[in-house]
Amino acid sequence: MTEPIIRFEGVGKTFKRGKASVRALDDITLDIEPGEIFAFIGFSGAGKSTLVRLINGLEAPTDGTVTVDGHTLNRLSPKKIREVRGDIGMVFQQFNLLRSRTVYGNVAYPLELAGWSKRDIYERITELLHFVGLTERAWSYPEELSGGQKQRVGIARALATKPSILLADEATSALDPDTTRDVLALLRKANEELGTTVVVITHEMEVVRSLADRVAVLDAGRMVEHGSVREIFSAPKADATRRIVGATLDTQPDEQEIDELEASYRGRLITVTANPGENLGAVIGRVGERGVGLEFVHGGVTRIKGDDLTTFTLNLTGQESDVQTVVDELARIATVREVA
Ligand SMILES: Nc1ncnc2c1ncn2[C@@H]1O[C@H](COP(=O)(O)OP(=O)(O)OP(=O)(O)O)[C@@H](O)[C@H]1O
Repeated sequence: MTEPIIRFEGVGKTFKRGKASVRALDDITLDIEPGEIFAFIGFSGAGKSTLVRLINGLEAPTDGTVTVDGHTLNRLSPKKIREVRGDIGMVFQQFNLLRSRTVYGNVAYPLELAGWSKRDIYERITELLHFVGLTERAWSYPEELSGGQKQRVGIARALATKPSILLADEATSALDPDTTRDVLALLRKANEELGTTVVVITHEMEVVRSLADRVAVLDAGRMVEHGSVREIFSAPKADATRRIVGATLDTQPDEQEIDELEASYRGRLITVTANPGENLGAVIGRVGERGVGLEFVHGGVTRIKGDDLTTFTLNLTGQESDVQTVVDELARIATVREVA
């Protein structure tokens, strides 16, 4: 077993404002493994920014411990915390580029701070600009770049000192959907080609769907659910997750659609999500032989990191025992949930 690269153990954070206090995070326990792409998702105020500040040591937890790269941050001196922070590249929503510096100058900045020689900086920047596809724009200023190009510069700067962790805080929230796709592809490339662990903080399920391996859902400071992106998409349990997933995917009926389905259909309503690699069609094709009627009443197919996720809501009619036989057959190759 490899050691987790980031570990939260019983982490809580309370902010005090005069006599009032806000519990921004509560009882977070979680391991993030080296080389994975991990997403934190939640609505506004869920505690996402606080979590970022705990990972990069800008805030200390009120309870529990945060360990990064084997170093427990609450026990370190400010100097040592700065060293650990050097192993974390940060990517921001508003890019945070220096307006007075060119693309080259922006990417050079962290290397200058780290004391690299001019020659080494030149070689590293040549590599980085090639990696992010901005070789031609080395001498442009931020104001001459599109939002997507600015974020590419942000990513090149974040990767400059070869950190093992890339922490992307709402990195695509200011970008349009096409540009978002490009930036997500670049984060994936950093993960695949450089082995960088990527931690993304987002309120957009679309980012989670196309980028992450695992996801944790934050709601009012608590981690209400976590697991593989596929698990969370196919069977969201917590209310907050259902709302977030429902806003992105139309393959699962939301509350209003469930009411409409129940009013319109008299059979047994189930939602089935095929297990990876299984073909629902084979079972569904035999349903008629069992004397059971079947209608597709909701659902569709979406893709998660290149894999199909197939979810359909079915209205099954016929003898109760025959319907049960069909449900049992489906349950062998799919997650089956009653619609109720
Ligand atoms: N420095 C602070 N002082 C007092 N309260 C704070 C502080 N920082 C955050 N909070 C509170 O902690 C809670 C979580 O805030 P946080 O910014 O972490 O949420 P978020 O999920 O990042 O939200 P958003 O997406 O809107 O940025 C909120 O209730 C917020 O008001």
